[in-house]
Amino acid sequence: MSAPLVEVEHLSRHYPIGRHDVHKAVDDVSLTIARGETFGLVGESGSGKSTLARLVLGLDRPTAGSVRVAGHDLAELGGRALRAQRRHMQIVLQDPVAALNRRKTIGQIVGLPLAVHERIGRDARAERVRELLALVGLPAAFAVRYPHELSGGQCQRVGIARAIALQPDLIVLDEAVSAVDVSIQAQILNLLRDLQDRLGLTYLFVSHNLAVVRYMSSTVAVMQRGRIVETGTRERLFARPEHPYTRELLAAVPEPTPPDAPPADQRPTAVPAPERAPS
Ligand SMILES: Nc1ncnc2c1ncn2[C@@H]1O[C@H](COP(=O)(O)OP(=O)(O)OP(=O)(O)O)[C@@H](O)[C@H]1O
Repeated sequence: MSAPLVEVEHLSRHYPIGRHDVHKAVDDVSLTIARGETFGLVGESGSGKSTLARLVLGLDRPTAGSVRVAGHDLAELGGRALRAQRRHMQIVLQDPVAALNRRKTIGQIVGLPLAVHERIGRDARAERVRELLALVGLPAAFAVRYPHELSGGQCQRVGIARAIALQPDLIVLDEAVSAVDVSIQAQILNLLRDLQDRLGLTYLFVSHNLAVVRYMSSTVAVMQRGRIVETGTRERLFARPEHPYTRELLAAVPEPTPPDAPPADQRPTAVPAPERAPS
């Protein structure tokens, strides 16, 4: 078995409160994420999911513990090496419209990581942008449009195209479909799974929504007040939750699976090419 892509050991991020107290946003968390898997991180609002995700991406420094990505301890990487490592780790955020610069065209937004990190000419970049838009199911003509001309779901596709532009190893999806219209959430989730199969991506899938975590993840960790209280395979965790908090979360969800989600063993291998621009 190959080495895990992400290894988190005894990771903590404590914030001082006044002079004598601390808020333990992340507290002694350990986990490993295998290459090519989707690791789901679930928990109620404020449980520390986003803080943990930022630590994994090296966007925040831990108070204690370590994060290794592809064998590199992020704390030991200097400025340039950390920036080089970061291109292999991308994030897709919750609000797809706010995440895009409204003054830039879609082509400029998707092409920006290429312009910054890769020395390729303008024509080659435009071609690559067209390929990336096609990969996320958007027509090439969208390259000259602006974010406000697109729907929320289309903007999220643009965010995903930008995230895959540099062929990253790891993508953190932080509530990536939570702000998208419920009717098109499944389309975006299926697109993400299709891209994972095609590009060999590893996902850290952060959500408060148990149904989408169940649909997406091979391994699931449950977070409560900064700690991971239970980790397991998706099948085990949903069939036989061990921790009282996991049981409480499951009991609070009347319908754990989206109605149009196929069973785990019938994962769609590809998202059908849309005949018109998808929403
Ligand atoms: N910079 C900060 N200073 C102080 N406290 C913080 C800071 N960032 C986060 N916190 C606190 O840490 C806790 C965890 O926040 P975090 O955003 O990681 O939770 P979350 O599970 O992602 O929640 P949500 O789903 O609402 O975003 C919260 O109580 C939050 O108020």
